[in-house]
Amino acid sequence: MSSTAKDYPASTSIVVEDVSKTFSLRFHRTFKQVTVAKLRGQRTREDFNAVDHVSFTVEQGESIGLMGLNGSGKSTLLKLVNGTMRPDTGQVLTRGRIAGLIATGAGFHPQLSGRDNIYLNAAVFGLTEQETKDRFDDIAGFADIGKHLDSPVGNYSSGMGSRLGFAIAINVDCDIFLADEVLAVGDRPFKRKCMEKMEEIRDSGRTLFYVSHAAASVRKMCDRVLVLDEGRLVFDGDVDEGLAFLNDEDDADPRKVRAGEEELDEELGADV
Ligand SMILES: Nc1ncnc2c1ncn2[C@@H]1O[C@H](COP(=O)(O)OP(=O)(O)OP(=O)(O)O)[C@@H](O)[C@H]1O
Repeated sequence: MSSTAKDYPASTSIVVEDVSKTFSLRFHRTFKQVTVAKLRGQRTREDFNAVDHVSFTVEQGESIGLMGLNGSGKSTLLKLVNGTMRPDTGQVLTRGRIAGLIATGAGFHPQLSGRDNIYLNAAVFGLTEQETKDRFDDIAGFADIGKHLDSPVGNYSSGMGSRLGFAIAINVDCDIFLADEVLAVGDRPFKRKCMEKMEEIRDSGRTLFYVSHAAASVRKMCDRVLVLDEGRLVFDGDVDEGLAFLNDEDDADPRKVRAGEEELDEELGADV
């Protein structure tokens, strides 16, 4: 029998219980290709576990760095936590309101201006029109996209979309803040601003879930690291041990470098 929130103390923020999510890898694009492949007895798709029997519990106020190679399942896990995706097996329990930036531009209406999207997006997060009005200057100020605020969001660069999305997310009252590679786009001053804001969020006692490939920012921001490898949770614990685990796992794999200190300059500048 699956548990309910009542089975956990009030200090528990997120419970992920034996969660799996399966996707299909399709080998052919057109109906004709699929038909021909089937007639030849070839496989047309392959299922794989993007998240594979993952379990962990997060206490309110913990700041978690979620790490792993490209495609290891981090974004999928975050989507399962914020409820935009449902697990195929297992369950996810969360306490309180969740905000954050998962996919750049997600939830934006491309034909509406940045200004209108602020109201729309904030409403989705549960803010009243008056609350959004009160916070509008903070949101626009943080996004700092100048006159583009009145252009359709569909014409924004990915950096601009991310600035606006992050600016809205940090102005929503939440108990759990999810940030998926917010630092991957955006220029250096904006990244620094985001880091400072996330530190503020962490220090205010909210639960922070931060996806990053950058060891330095995870070390600065987090008190616990989870590492995913092909959908499986292969490490859950201390930050330094988690970073060492990532580097030791396979030094020969060039992609591992992304999880190391080499990312530091690239992502945040040498002095962070
Ligand atoms: N909607 C989907 N349909 C099919 N496959 C998907 C879908 N979403 C993700 N995947 C696949 O699931 C796997 C995990 O993807 P995910 O985006 O969670 O990885 P990630 O660890 O966040 O990667 P990255 O570091 O590159 O952002 C990948 O192989 C990806 O191609």
